[in-house]
Amino acid sequence: MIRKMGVSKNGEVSVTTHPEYDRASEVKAFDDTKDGVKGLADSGVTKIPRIFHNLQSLDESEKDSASGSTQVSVPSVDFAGVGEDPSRRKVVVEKIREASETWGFFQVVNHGIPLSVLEEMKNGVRRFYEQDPEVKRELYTRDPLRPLVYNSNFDLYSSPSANWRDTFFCFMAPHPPKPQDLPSVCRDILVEYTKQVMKLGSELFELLSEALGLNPNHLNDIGCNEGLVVACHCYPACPEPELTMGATKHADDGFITVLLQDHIGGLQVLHENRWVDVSPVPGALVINIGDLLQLITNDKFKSVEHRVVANRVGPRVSVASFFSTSLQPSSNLYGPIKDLVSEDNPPKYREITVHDYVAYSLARSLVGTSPLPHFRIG
Ligand SMILES: O=C(O)CCC(=O)C(=O)O
Ligand SMILES: [Fe+2]
Repeated sequence: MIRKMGVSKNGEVSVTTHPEYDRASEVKAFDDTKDGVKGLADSGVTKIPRIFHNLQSLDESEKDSASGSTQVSVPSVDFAGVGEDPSRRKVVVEKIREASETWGFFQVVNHGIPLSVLEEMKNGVRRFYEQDPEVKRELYTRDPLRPLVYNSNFDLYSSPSANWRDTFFCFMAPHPPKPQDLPSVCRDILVEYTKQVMKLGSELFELLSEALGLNPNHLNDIGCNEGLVVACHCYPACPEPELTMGATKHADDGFITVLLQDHIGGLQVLHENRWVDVSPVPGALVINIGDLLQLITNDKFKSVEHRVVANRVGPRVSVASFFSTSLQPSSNLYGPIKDLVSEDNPPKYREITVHDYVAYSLARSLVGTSPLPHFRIG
């Protein structure tokens, strides 16, 4: 039996029991369909399979959910004029500093990526998932070394509950894939979007460097903008959204993430122990600080937990661009930046390669808490 204990508002203790089931074989059967969550949703299921039930997230939402009832919202920053007007730039740098220290998240408008590119990128993701199941099955894989990896739940076999989401991802930099390795329905836009996100990334790292009081080129010079993994998510409509999650709470392990989301919503960030909606803003991109940037800033900037709730409406699509060389071989060592530490603020972390950090982070995804403390000194 799997037991879950809950305490109701009037203090009564209740225990819900779930009959034992052979989870491993249900997981395997789902994976073997190679049709993902989208396949389940398209088949018209009215109840979600047990492998998606997430009792922990139910507890969490009872405890923390404040979305809707709270006035606070993720800071928004307007990049208009940031390259030309020094006084505008100062204002923007200050906003980014404040947001990176307190929220770990901010939304950017007037970031320079044309709206048409954002729209076409979302359409390209929709076209990918709308392809015939037979076409997609050919691309479905658990081999992380393929140039294009498409599957449902990268951690399907290790996580306690599956998320209501499918993903395809690709390592776009520093070694771009051959065009023929990208899906034909979104090949051109993936290449164009990557080009634009890489340019925006370099600008963000300049602004973040300035926000840290460093030379504007510092973060780019140490290679923060070198690697890019682009993950394209699909969150199909869910018939029982209260029983599962689109994405369970996590923090991103790279330097920063640039997220493009559609109009549906569902992303939430943990702020002062409450879940706050990251509401879709037309034309905006969501930027968040990852673990590695927290590490090299010696905890000045925060890598903050976030999640995506499941929704009756869908499919929702999003594109997460992670600035990280991820599991690609790397020899650069990253530790707290020398200029940011002092006698009063000694380094809190030891040095590590991106590869080793990401490998450790993936290996412990089961635990569900940040891998950062493992690299702390003392
Ligand atoms: O789809 C989203 O809104 C968020 C995705 C995300 O957090 C991630 O890919 O790490
Ligand atoms: Fe994330």
